[in-house]
Amino acid sequence: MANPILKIRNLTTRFFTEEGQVNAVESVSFDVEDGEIFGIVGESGSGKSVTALSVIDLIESPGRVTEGEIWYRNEALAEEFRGSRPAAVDGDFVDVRQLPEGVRRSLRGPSFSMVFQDPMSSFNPSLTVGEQIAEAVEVQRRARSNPRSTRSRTQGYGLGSLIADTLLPSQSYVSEESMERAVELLDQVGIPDPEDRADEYPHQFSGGMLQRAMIAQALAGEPDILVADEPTTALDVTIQAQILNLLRDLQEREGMSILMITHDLGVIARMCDRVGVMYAGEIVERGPLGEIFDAPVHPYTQGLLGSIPDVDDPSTRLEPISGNVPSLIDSEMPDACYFADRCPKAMNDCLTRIPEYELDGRHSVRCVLAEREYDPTEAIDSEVLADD
Ligand SMILES: Nc1ncnc2c1ncn2[C@@H]1O[C@H](COP(=O)(O)OP(=O)(O)OP(=O)(O)O)[C@@H](O)[C@H]1O
Ligand code: NI
Repeated sequence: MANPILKIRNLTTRFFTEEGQVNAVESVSFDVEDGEIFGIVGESGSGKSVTALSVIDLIESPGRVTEGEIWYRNEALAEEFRGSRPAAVDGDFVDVRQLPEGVRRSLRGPSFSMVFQDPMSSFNPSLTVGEQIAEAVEVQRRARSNPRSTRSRTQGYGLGSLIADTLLPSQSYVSEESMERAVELLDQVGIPDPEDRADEYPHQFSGGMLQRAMIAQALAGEPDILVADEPTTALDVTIQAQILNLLRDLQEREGMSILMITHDLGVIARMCDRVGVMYAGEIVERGPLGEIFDAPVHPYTQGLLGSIPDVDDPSTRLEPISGNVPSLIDSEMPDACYFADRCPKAMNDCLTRIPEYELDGRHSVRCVLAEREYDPTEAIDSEVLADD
């Protein structure tokens, strides 16, 4: 039964750069349900990572989430803010964007956690892997024993170096208990001889093993939602499959939800329950995996699927559909469907911004073909559009 843990509504993120305003994420909406893996797929530059970072509140200047809501189901927080910030509460949900900064920060770790493509950059090279995971455990323990004041000061998050820099400028001290938990976590993610490996430094780990360690660190806070941004892209195919299986096992065992970001339809096919397809900062089609793969409506989704010979092969990469990935600079974006200039079925109707059409409540699409058949007599010359 569908029970959302996260409801993203009209999330919009812009970067205010010297070249102009970049509309990286445009009015994106989706739910992540309890215990599911929701995938976001799209070509490079379509806004997947910025969506992930926006959800977990890690957008930095010159970027800003300018609009939208991030409803997170958490009874305790809803209770806490029902009186003081009624607009931020709806039933058991709180809109994370409307919570005080300190509270938002305290959600990193116990509520939201993240694994990235490059584990090396998220570990501090001068501390052992065990120490850094134990640190994440301690942050979590402190947060639990003192829910308010400590939580708002700590940086409980899957970034070992960040935690280390913040709490322990020069050396690490972690309790024996936290170290034991760290070893347990390393064991849980399938690292052999976890007790010995815990005393090693990041550079002594292989890429795959370090990726496992980063997952262990992200799990230290027992998060409700794990955001995984291209977690296997840097790894070779065999290791990729192992890490994906691990994430799946952990997701089932811990009952957490995963937001999986990838450009790889093979990963989506293998892992996800539901999927959102991104193009030019928008989710252009969203629905259950089977429906998106078997009955895609958006010509972009059809193109993506048509470009892969074998969806069971996780090494398959997206072949770009002919034409250019659009500029996301505000002044250069057309007042039309963003895909129209590459779309084989572009019609006169497409020369305006397209809303999200609901097909059956679970499947939605940003395309006029949701409502009507393609009519070749109304076709527009996409080349003309491209030159606009
Ligand atoms: N710090 C930044 N400053 C300016 N623009 C940015 C910044 N970060 C991202 N963008 C822009 O936002 C858009 C979306 O980028 P994003 O990283 O989300 O793409 P992506 O779908 O994750 O691509 P990839 O598959 O290559 O990781 C791009 O046009 C990118 O140039
Ligand atoms: Ni990305």
